[in-house]
This record gives sequence, structure tokens and C-alpha cells, in this order.
Amino acid sequence: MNHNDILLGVNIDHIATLRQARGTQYPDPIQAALIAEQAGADGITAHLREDRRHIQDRDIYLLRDIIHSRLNLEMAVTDEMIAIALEVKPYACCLVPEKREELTTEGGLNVAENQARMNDVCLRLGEAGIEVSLFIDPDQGQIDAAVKAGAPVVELHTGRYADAETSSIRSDELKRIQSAAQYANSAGLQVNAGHGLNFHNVEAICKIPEIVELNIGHAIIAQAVFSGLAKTIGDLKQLMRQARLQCLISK
Ligand SMILES: CC(=O)[C@@H](O)[C@H](O)COP(=O)(O)O
Ligand SMILES: NCC(=O)COP(=O)(O)O
Repeated sequence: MNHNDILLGVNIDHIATLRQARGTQYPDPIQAALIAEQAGADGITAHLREDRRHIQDRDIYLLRDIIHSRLNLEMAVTDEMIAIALEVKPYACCLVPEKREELTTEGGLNVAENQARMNDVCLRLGEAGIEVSLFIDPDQGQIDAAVKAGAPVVELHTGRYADAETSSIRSDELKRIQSAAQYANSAGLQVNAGHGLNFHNVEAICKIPEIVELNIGHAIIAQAVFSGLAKTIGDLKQLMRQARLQCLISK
């Protein structure tokens, strides 16, 4: 099936990264989710990492209760995370590989090598009414394994495409994503994609008609800093001047 529109799930992890860096209450990922929805986000994605480096458990419960769109909980395939997902019951769970020391998600899940476990987890989450998505490399073997596991959705990892150091590697990676999207779509899966997408590399991905939804986070939050920096400094300077003026008047 080809899709006329392409959906955007906004990943709010890195709002929480900023908050955790200083142990403050701000910036609040819940507030970011509401702004994202008002701006047209079709869903909110949050990755509850095992090391809790950004999103915290409380964020997930609050997001579930407060947002109006679909919550996509990204998580590793661990017993702890599965228990949380079964309690939270988000709209969707995207199962991702996780290595504690990694800077960000490296590669997709090896569904084929963990078929029995993946079949079981997909069944349990699916029976709880959660839409299961498997974050995989654009690879036919992994797509076949996702079908076997009974997952209705795959998210193709676009990291290699996004990080390609030459245009020739980028073009090869794009071809891999295109043919994986066609293959997964013809196998009856919903095809999403994400990781490392930004203003410079997203257009070619949007032109793949089988892709239903993109999940984008880091680049949105990074760009938002610059979109808002000048106004924020202006607002603060105005507040400072007013405070000084009030002090002078009251003397
Ligand atoms: C699975 C995935 O691609 C997202 O989780 C994304 O990587 C944002 O989280 P991190 O930046 O913590 O990896
Ligand atoms: N699943 C990909 C995602 O949620 C966003 O990844 P990124 O844009 O932060 O690299």
C-alpha cells in the first residue's frame, strides 16, 4: 500500500537529556509532548533506557495520561521493560536493542537470532492490546523474522544512511531502505523508519511511498534550540531590565 501522507512521531528523549544534565525539573518532556502535538505531531515517542539516562519511569506514566495522540514507548527486550509496558499499556511499543555504554542505538534488533524470545514477547504485548514495532536494520532476513514473530509493524533503522560519510555510501543505504520498505510492505507489515533523520536527509526518506511514519527526535530538539534562542535571550533581558527599573522606582 502507498500512503499519501507521512506521519511524524516526535521523540522527546533529549528534552529529558537536558533536564537530567542538571537534575532540574525543567525542561519537562511532558510539556514538550504537548507542544509537539499542538504543532502537528502524529505521535509521541519516548525511549525508557535501562540506564535511565534521559526519560524516567514517571515521564512515561504522565505521558500516557496526558497526551492526546499515540504514545510509542521505545524499550529494550528485558523482563523489567516488558513488565513496565504491560502496566503502562502505551499505544505502541517499539522494541530496540540496547547496550549500556552506547552513545545511541547502534543497529537494529537481531530478531532472527532470538526468534523464540521475540515470538513470545510480541505475543504478550500484542495480547495486552499494544501495537508492537520491531526496530530492525533494512534487511530481508530480519523482516522475515519480524513477520514470524507476529509483529504488525517494523521501524527501519536509518542510522547508517544518516551517518554515511560519502554520497555513494548514502545512496547505497538509501537503496537498502527502499527495497526493505517494499519487501516489508508486501509482507503485510506497516513500515516506519527513524534514527538520525534531520532537515538535510529526511526528504529522500519521505519519497519512499511504503513508509508510513518517521520517528525523529535529536535533530528536532537541536534545531528548536536555535529557533528559540534569540527570543529567549530577549525575554530574559526584558525581565532583568524591568526588575532593575522596579527597584529604582521603589527607592
Ligand atoms: C531507538 C532510537 O533510535 C531512539 O531511541 C533514539 O536513538 C533516541 O534515543 P537515544 O538518543 O538515547 O538513542
Ligand atoms: N526510533 C528513532 C527515534 O525515535 C528518533 O531517533 P533520533 O531522531 O533521536 O535519532
